[in-house]
Amino acid sequence: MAFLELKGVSKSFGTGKDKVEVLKDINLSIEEGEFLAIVGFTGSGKTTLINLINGLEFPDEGEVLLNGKPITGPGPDRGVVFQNYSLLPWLSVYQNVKLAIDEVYPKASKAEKDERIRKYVEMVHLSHAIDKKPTELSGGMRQRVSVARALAMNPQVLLMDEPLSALDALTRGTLQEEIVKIWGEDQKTCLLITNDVDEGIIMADRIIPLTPGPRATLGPEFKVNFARPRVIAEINKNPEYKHLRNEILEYLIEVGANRKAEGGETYTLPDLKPVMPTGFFSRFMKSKKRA
Ligand SMILES: Nc1ncnc2c1ncn2[C@@H]1O[C@H](COP(=O)(O)OP(=O)(O)OP(=O)(O)O)[C@@H](O)[C@H]1O
Repeated sequence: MAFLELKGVSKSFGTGKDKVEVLKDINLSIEEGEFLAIVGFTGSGKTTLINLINGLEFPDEGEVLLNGKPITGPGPDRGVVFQNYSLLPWLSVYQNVKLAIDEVYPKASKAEKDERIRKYVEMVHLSHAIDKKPTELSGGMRQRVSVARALAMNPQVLLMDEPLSALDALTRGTLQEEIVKIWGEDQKTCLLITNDVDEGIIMADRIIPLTPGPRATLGPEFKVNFARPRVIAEINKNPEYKHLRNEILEYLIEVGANRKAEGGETYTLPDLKPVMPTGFFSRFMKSKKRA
């Protein structure tokens, strides 16, 4: 039995002519301790997918199961890190993390809570800023607080909805490394939603693309077998890395082009800074013409 499972999940919003079929027949199995990345097109339904797992939305068809049991609402077994930090601005780092701990461990003593708060703030390297308010922190620091807060709740699954996309490249790279390190130490199951293929390759065990919406569904899985820790500067030189990126890119271009042909819409591709073997594009375009 898979740890987290989506079986035949479809989700629409609205009714009649305003109905939008966002997700269609999503089937997904995540093993305990696995790090999975879902790479999706803009507006394809990535957040809807996270909300279904978090229990903020419910499927019209199919089921979402955690440990074999249907998800009936949000719970402390799932910690979420959003793109926009979602910290309370009038509370300090300490108090923001404490809020989550009070919720999950209401009966813990003051000393136990204090120890837990400091442990997770330390884990994300923010001990020096523990009494600061979110407005006094950089974007990267705020996102670290969000990660600390989610982890302090000791969830079984860490759900991350484009957690790093608002950050500059350098901060993003550092936080990618830190999250993967914490994942290794804390043995969490992680689901990362991202629009950045490289981020998926650096962080995840498996990457699954979400096709463009409406009726977005999951594409084939791409296994990421590179040894950890994955250092971008080193892995960038690895031909297998380039091959994997190109395979994912090719798939995404193809589903984007097919969808455009069906509906006439143009889709913004997930964030790709491809390193192409010489002649890749011309070969790709020739193969498209032949098809
Ligand atoms: N509560 C809702 N009511 C109506 N429509 C909704 C609702 N939530 C999402 N949608 C629609 O579902 C589609 C997918 O939205 P969603 O936010 O899941 O996509 P996304 O991939 O996370 O987007 P982005 O790339 O912009 O972050 C959009 O067309 C959106 O307008």
